[in-house]
Amino acid sequence: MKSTLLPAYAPVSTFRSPGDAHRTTPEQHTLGVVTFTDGWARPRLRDGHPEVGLHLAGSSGDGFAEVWISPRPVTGGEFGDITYGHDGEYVFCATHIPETADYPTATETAYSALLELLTSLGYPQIFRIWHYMSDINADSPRGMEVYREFCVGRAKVLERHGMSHDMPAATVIGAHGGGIFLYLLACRGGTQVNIENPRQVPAYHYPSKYGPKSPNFARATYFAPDGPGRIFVSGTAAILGHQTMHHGDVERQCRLALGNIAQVIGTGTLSAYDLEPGHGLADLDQIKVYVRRTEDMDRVRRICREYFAPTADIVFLNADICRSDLLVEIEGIVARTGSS
Ligand SMILES: O=C(O)c1cccc(O)c1
Ligand SMILES: CC(=O)C(=O)O
Repeated sequence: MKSTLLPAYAPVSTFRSPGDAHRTTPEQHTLGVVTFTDGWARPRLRDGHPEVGLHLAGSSGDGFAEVWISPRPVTGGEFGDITYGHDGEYVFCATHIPETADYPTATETAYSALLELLTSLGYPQIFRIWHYMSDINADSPRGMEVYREFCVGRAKVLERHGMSHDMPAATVIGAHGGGIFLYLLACRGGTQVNIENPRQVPAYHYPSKYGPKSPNFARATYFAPDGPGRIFVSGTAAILGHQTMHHGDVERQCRLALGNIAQVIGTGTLSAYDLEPGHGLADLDQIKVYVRRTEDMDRVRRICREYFAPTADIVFLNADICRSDLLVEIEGIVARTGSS
């Protein structure tokens, strides 16, 4: 169903008010919608495209929707617990793992189904993935943190597929209820470079003190269809090497997280991947800033305003972070101009 009339395009998202999430025009179709409000809703098809609801907002007034748009008509579908929308070039998939006492097995099942679906639909290349989970820092009945149990299930599937070191930019962050929600973007093909931060140990080489199975994600993913590319920056925190820095100090953690992003998208790192020119924090858009303690929110907002463009889409969300000593985590997207 690939259209020959439209040139290759890079996937685009916007942040809107939830009430405005489903607005379309003849030129603008919806690939997928993620709402961040005061309740959760399992993925479903709505007006022919997937929608999933995450409980991340504190009150009904301050939610938003992340809307992935396409210039092409979108076909929606369902495969087991997965709801998806695809347009011939990209697919958006969302799935849900209800609260369970066995996250390793449930994660393994969900990841396996996703990989199976992507292969059968013909979009094998994942370039960005997000996970939101309730009780991320709580202990399971086996006495292991929920995040670590999730990592065990994910690692098993990826090992089986030989993909342990090939995963793209990711986010794993807390949600206020509902179990685990996972959504991703994948494509048929295109130039993809997974980028590491020279100041951080690759997550898949983290020592076992952080959990029996290392996380599988890249610090950022450069993705380009046929024209201008995007750099998807993972959820980034105050980690140097593999260690959490500045315990208890939200201001220094925030500045270090920002410094880590600046490092990943800057010329020094990108040139090592032949991806000049580099970028600065003012080039970041569709920014999500996750803050563990509500009392730190204003402080984090003030710091972020020093660095981000005033025109950028940016939201601040109260959420737990995958290590209990991390107070802030930040993700975003750089839209490159020109031919790369
Ligand atoms: O385990 C992950 O994939 C992950 C990725 C980014 C941030 C984070 O807290 C966790
Ligand atoms: C954020 C985080 O947990 C990591 O970079 O490993």
